[in-house]
Formats: sequence, C-alpha cells, structure tokens
Amino acid sequence: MNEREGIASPKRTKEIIDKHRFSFKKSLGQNFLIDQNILAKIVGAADLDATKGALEIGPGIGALTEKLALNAGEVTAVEIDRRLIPILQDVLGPYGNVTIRQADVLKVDLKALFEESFVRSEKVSVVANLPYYVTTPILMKLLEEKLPLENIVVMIQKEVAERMSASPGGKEYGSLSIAVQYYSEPELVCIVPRTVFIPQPNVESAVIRLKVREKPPVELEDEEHFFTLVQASFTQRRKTIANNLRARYFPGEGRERMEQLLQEAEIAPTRRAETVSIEEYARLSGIFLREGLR
Ligand SMILES: C[S@@+](CC[C@H](N)C(=O)[O-])C[C@H]1O[C@@H](n2cnc3c(N)ncnc32)[C@H](O)[C@@H]1O
Repeated sequence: MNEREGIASPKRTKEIIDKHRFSFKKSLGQNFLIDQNILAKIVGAADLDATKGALEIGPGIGALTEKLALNAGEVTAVEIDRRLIPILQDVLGPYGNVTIRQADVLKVDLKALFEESFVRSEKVSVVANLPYYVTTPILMKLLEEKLPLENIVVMIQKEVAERMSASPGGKEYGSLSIAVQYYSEPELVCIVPRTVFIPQPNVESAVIRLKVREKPPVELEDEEHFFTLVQASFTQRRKTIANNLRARYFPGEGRERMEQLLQEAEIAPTRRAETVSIEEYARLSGIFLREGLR
C-alpha cells in the first residue's frame, strides 16, 4: 500500500472495490471517503492519542479506521454489511489494535461493547462517517445511554449538523438542537463537498464535534417530562408556545391557566417555541410537574 495515500485515495479505493467485487448499497448509506485532508480533519477533531480508544460506526472499507489505528490506542469498528468484513480484515490486517464487529449498531448493547473493547483506554471517542439514513437514531442512542464518552466526531448531512448546533431564535433550532445540546456541546468542524465521496451523496455534508458533557447544563427532575414538553412546544412551528402546549396539556380549555404558567416561567405566551432556551424549558418543566401536568 502507498503509505502516503493510505486506503482513502480514489485509486486505492477502486483497487479494493475491484479486487473484492464490491457493489455499493445505497440503502445502507454507503458513501466512502476518498480524501486524506478530510480524514485528517476528522481525526484531528477527535483529539486522540495512544491512551485513548475510538469506536467507529460503519467503517466501510476502512479508510477512517486506518487513521484511527494510527492515532488511537484501542479501536473497535462496527459494520452492518457482512460483505465488508473480509475486506476490512484484509486491508486492516497490518494493524494489531483494531477489532472489527459485524452488527447493526442500533441493536448493539453499547455498554457491554465498551467494557469489552476499551479495557486500557482512559477516554473513548466515537469517530465516524455516519450512514445518513440513521444519523439521528445513532447519535441519540450514543448520547441517551450516557456512555463514558469524551467526543463524538461525525460526518453527517450538513443540514442536520446545522440543526444540532443551532441557537434559539433561528429556523434551524428545534427539539433536536435541544436534545443534542442537553447532552453535549456541539461545534461545526468543517463543511464537506460531495466530491470527496464514492459514490457522491445527494446532499452536502459537514463534520461536527459533540463534546460530551459530564453534567447537563440544567438540572431536571424528570428528563422524560422535559423532552415531552419540548416536543409538544414545537408541534406546529407557526403557532405560539402557549397554543401548542394548550393543545397538549389542556385540550379544549381556556388560555388563562396556560398563560399564567408560562408567565411564572418568565416566558411570554406570545413567543414561539424556537425562541425558548433550554434553561427556560427546564423551568417550565419544573412548574408543570409541580402542577401535576404530565
Ligand atoms: C457513509 S459510509 C462510511 C464508510 C467509511 N467509514 C468511510 O468513511 O469511507 C457508512 C457505513 O456505515 C455502514 N452502516 C450502515 N448502517 C449501519 C448500521 N446500522 N450499523 C453499522 N454500520 C452501518 C455502511 O455499510 C457503510 O459502510
């Protein structure tokens, strides 16, 4: 192998694909990276060293896995497509610190996987070029399971990255921004053109880093209640928060009580959900719980 090019060059990728007669499956979000600079940016953003572990989701033919093997201590890669396993074993053979697992990451017991895979690592990060059809379920699973993670550095659809990192006040800000920001501090690393993939995806991409929080930014009595209330607030984006919440919590009743509760949380009832901060939603959730509104 040409060490400078690594696996991710158009020529090398084509050689591997031809050798193994591999055909891409669109349904599995298979768009492989063929650009060394983007790979370097992804790995750089994860802040890895030999004392740290890396979990990759969807290694494909191993372009990013190879960089992780060179930059981290223990590396585990979970790939759903059985046809890729012999290819990965072939191309990653020279690296003794990589373990390949064939599985659907959404069905994996991640806590058990972490215990088995990262015995020597002081910290672990997830680093991946994610399959776009399941980006949000994968990220929410990683965050909600409260795994001992340092960073999650992922290539995702640009539009989703913008929603995850949006601040209150804009049209990108919604329940996804709030969920992701409750568990992590997102930062957009770079925008990525379609031309660095084989085959090229239909959408623009971005690399985002989620620095996983040790402690949430707000203290909640009941996380489930908070997220239900946030979802309900965004039911119809054109409506005010008062109208959306009234429809969910007091269907058919007058607006007065709803307005009082919002005012108690220092949220003007005429505001829209997209202007309300995490702190304000947390306050409102506490007030609703006190009133028995579930
Ligand atoms: C966008 S490609 C990235 C491939 C490679 N990491 C790269 O950057 O070139 C996404 C990969 O995720 C795999 N994949 C799709 N769904 C998956 C799932 N539920 N669990 C694990 N891997 C999955 C696909 O087979 C594919 O290899």
